[in-house]
Amino acid sequence: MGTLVEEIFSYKLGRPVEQGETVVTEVDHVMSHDTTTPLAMQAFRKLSKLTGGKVFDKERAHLVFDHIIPASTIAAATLQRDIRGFAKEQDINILQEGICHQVLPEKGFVTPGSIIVGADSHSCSYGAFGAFGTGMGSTDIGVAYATGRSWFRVPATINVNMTGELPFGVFAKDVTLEMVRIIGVDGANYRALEYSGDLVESFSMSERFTFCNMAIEMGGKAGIVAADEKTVEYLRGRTDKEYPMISARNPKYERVVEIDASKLKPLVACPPDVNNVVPAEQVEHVKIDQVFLGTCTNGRLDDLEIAANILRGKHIHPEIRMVIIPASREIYLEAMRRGYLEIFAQAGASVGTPGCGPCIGRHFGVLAPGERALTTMNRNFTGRMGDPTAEIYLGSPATVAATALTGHITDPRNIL
Ligand SMILES: CC(C)[C@H](C(=O)O)[C@@H](O)C(=O)O
Ligand code: SF4
Repeated sequence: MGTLVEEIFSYKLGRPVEQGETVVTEVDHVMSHDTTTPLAMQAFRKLSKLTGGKVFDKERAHLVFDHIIPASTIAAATLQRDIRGFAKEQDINILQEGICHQVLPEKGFVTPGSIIVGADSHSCSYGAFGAFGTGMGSTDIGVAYATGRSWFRVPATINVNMTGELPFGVFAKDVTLEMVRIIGVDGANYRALEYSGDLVESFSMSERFTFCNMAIEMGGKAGIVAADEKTVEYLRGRTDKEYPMISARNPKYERVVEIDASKLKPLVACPPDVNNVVPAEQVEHVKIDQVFLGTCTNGRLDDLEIAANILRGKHIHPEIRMVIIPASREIYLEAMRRGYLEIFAQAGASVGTPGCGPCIGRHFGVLAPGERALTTMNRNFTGRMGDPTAEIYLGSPATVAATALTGHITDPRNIL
């Protein structure tokens, strides 16, 4: 009996588990990427005398190249060379086809009821599939690579109940920004966010992904939705694994947050905090130098489709740059088949190789001093995309595409 997270841990441990307990348990999958693997490798190697020097299971240990791919500096290339050496030694296949959080679900690794730890803070995204996913430091991940186990203090849960129909021009990203506005950037510290309600049920896997992904922007340990027929449908053909359909049973939530989406307008998070959220129409005067559509938050097919519908047959404003990066190769290929990539190229956008792109300011669209970007990212922290005096605004794919056409922040309802 308990919250979705308590039920997952109870299932895993084969006994009732309650929030606040510290438990050690097997994990289903472990992940690190090109930026975090080097430190995880160090921790792993320190343990090798105890563990025999091999990862716990090479089919469940995942090394992803996504943050700076292809490498943009000699330092990045050197680290990637070292990781390739580690992968060869461990006989692990490096996943090099998009952002870790997008690729793991696509490969069918993220199943309901599973526990997945990743050396990346947005590992909470796996909650979209009814899994307990959480980010950990590289040392903990190194230990998990060696032992297949990890420790957890089972978090208390905040229930976010989303209801109402989305008004015209309002998308899952806007609902997510409204949630961060209400809860605040530390309002869910070490809590799980369990999402429920008619709206959550009506959302696609991709839309669920967006608000699970941003649980960490409120300090959340996990963001999770109970698996349903949409989850099963997504996983069909991606995995043969049998998985439990777990849901909350008589849960005791620490807090319930109600969001009625029917009252929302398109929203924008202004720098430098994700909860600095205002209606897009209030900041339409802000001139933008670069827009970026992509990332683990909003780089999926439905996001690209929204932008393609706005950009079709049009050209972006002459004083703006537009970067578009599909979150994975699977998405890239489908966007190509559907003609979206051609629409983007004709509109004057730069379309990049699947991966994180400029999300952490390392390549493919770094900002100059004083520049402003509007992006579909999850974070608008100072200095994240380049120079510390550059500013980052966050919005939905529709707001980003509308802004690309005008050169200043634009409420997409004026363009759609
Ligand atoms: C580089 C990595 C450690 C980082 C994270 O953990 O989130 C990055 O993915 C981010 O989004 O800021
Ligand atoms: S796309 Fe951005 S937020 Fe997502 S994992 Fe990459 S750097 Fe982090």
